[in-house]
This record gives sequence, structure tokens and C-alpha cells, in this order.
Amino acid sequence: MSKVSFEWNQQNSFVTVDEVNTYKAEVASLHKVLHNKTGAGNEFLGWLDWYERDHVEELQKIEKAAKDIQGHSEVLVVIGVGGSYIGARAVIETLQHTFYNELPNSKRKTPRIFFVGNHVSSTYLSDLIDIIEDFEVSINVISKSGTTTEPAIAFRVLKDWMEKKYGKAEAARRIFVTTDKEKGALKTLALKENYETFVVPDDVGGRYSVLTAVGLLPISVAGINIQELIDGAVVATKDLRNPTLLENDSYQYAVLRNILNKRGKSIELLAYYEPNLNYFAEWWKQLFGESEGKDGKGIFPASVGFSTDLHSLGQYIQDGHRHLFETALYVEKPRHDIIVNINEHDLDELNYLAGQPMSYINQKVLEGTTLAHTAGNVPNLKVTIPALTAYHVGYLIYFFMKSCAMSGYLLGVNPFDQPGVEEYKKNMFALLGKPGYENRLKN
Ligand SMILES: O=P(O)(O)OC[C@H]1O[C@H](O)[C@H](O)[C@@H](O)[C@@H]1O
Repeated sequence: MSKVSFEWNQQNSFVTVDEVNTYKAEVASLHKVLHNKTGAGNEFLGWLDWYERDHVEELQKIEKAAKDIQGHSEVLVVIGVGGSYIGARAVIETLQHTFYNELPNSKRKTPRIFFVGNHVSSTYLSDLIDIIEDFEVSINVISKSGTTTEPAIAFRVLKDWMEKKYGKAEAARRIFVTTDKEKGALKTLALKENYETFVVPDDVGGRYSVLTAVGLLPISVAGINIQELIDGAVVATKDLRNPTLLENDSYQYAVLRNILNKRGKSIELLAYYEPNLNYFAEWWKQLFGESEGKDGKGIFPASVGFSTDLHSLGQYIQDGHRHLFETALYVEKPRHDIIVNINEHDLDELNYLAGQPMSYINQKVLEGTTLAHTAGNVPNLKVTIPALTAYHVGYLIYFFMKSCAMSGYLLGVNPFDQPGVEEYKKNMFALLGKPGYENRLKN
């Protein structure tokens, strides 16, 4: 089976093999640091070989809960933010029908999935309640800490709404909690209310947790085969354990990023050509942004959807400030293809494309863009995905997580913490009058 692969060449990346190879020894040594778990953030390396361990029971428990939800619910509301939100959404949107929630019941056999608790918009929450009102609903509330404000507020409102709609006992049967195995407010509440619980492993940080219960329950409810996702991640775990730089795609990607960053290319654009990858790019942004953006360092991760953004941001990318490099996500085989038809009158002058599949045209968009952007001094890298299947997406997720760990270590930061995100929270708590924060804004 063909695999997810990272491709770069001197012509497009402006980096030579010799330059990459100067990192050979450092990468080999950081590989040991990573796998022997002796580096910064080593308490959060559970994901590194998580997939190879025996998770039969856990996956069965997730699949059973997903079946129950599918059986009695037309809607699943997923409450969470950051790593407790984006991963599940990324995988569902990547693998499911583009218009999944809009599909009529005859075409969508699994519940609609709505996400909330990832901001503090009252309009969104109230519109959500409006749209789910007449449906049978279940909730999966996800929070590793169990105390994050955004999901906590949404859950407080929706718990109340569920209890009014169903009564306490039936609401409890429809509320599924994913949190720490023993501590935190959500765990305490789950015990008190008798909610079914799923565990966020201690040694896996939020942004590395999509292929644990955090992402797998909503993904399974959406009808996606979670075993195939894990299978892909298992193969990636094996493939990307190779310490030799030029034989390890994830390490090459990490090195290329670091070389380009040192040359002042401080913004990376993840460019996707399938709209289904929109939320995958959001997941990738959290992964790299929170992992590397610290100590005054890091590449700012941004994303662009092509060809859409070629008609807006394309101008800047081609001609603006030269601090960009681009990594294309190329899907070799789309889920569906359409052949351009011939037209007798050819008023749109497209007959030269008649008989061609749209995927061929999309591929030429990518090739033309790569040529244009490299000519405009935007180095280009490429990740090829054979097809958007659960297996390949599982592989791709692991590829990026492994790259990110190595990339962070090469940069000299701890890729597994996120101290910076606490700042706004402390100010917000002080401004809201939360006890204990009274002195925060005094000077
Ligand atoms: O799962 P939770 O504890 O609710 O955390 C959810 C998210 O919020 C935090 O502020 C962090 O920035 C993220 O890394 C984390 O994924």
C-alpha cells in the first residue's frame, strides 16, 4: 500500500541534501532523548508508542458507547476546546461527507455532530440550542483538566437544558464525559451524576490526544472506523522510529523547518487543496503553534485553502513580505472524481479540458502554484497523502506529532508544555472577579 510521504527537493525548498545532513548527528542524538524519554516534557510522551499497546478493551468500550449514542440520538454535541476539540473535528471533517450535518437522514446513518465550548459566544450557544431542540441529543463533554472555562460554561448551560428536556436520569444516560482518570471538577461531577466516563491519559497532552478517547468517541459516533485510524498510527510509529535522518520523513520535515526558520522564514503556510482538510489544518496549527511558540522562538503556523485563497491571499504569498514558506498537503486520489464534459458551444472555452478528471486539474493547480511560489522565493515542501482514508489520516497524524516533537527539540524548546496560554486566563479571571485573582491587575 502506498504511504503518506514527505517530499522535498533542492529546487523547491532551496535546501540541499548536504545541508540537511549536517543535522544527522543531532537528530540521532535527539531521537535517543525522545525515545529514552529523557528530554524536556518527557512526562507527556505517552503518545509516542501508545498505538502499539493493547487498547482492545478501550476501543471496544468507545465503540459500544458510540453504538448506544447512534441508537438513541440524532445529534451528538461535543463540548471541548483546544486539544479536546480540534482533533475530533479535524478527523470527522477530513473523512466524512463534506456536507455531513446537512445530509438528509436517508443518506446519513449516524448522528449529526455539533461542536461547542470552544469560545464564549452566547449567540452560537443559543443558535445551537435552537437547532438541536427537536432532536434526540447526547453530549460528550471533553476536558483533560476538567476546569477550562469555555467548555465548563457550555456544559453548565447544556446540562441544565438536557435535564429539563429528559429529566435527570435520562440526561445522565446521554451525557458522556472524557477527562482525567481520577482528578478534576468534571471527574467529580461525573461520579456524582453517574455519567459514563472515558480517560484522557495522564502522559498525553491535549494536542497529542486526538487518537485517544478524546477524539475517538466523537469520531466513532460519526461512523468512522477508529481501528483503521489506529492501524495507520501503528504503522507510522514503526516507520518513523528510524533514527537515520535521510530515512525518516518526519525528521526530515523537522529539519527542513528549522533550516528555513533560521533563514528568516518564520511563517509556515500549510496549503491544502481539499476543503475537507480545513479543520485538519486547524489541528496542525495548534500542534505546532503551542509546541514551538515559546521562549521568543518558533515558526508561526498558518494555513491556506487552495485554490480559494489563491484568489485572495495569493497576492501576498507571491509578492509580499518574504518571511513565508509553504507545505502543501496533496491528496493523490480524491474520494470522488468528476470528468469535465464536452460542450457543443464552448462559450466558456473549457473544451480543451473535456474528458479530464477534476483531480487532474487540481493537481495542475498545485504544480502551477509550487512553480509560482518558489519563483517568488517561497520555499515549498510537500506531504503526499495517497487518499483521505482513516488509515492514512491515522498515519498522517502520527507523522506530524513525531515531526513536531523533533522540531521542537531541534529548536531548543519543550514541545509539550504551553505556559503562555495561562496569561489571558489570569487576566480574565481577575476582570471577572474570580476569588484569588484580586491582586492581578492592581498595578
Ligand atoms: O482539555 P482541557 O484541559 O479543557 O484543555 C483544553 C485546551 O485548553 C488549554 O488552554 C490549552 O491551551 C490547550 O492545550 C488545551 O488543549
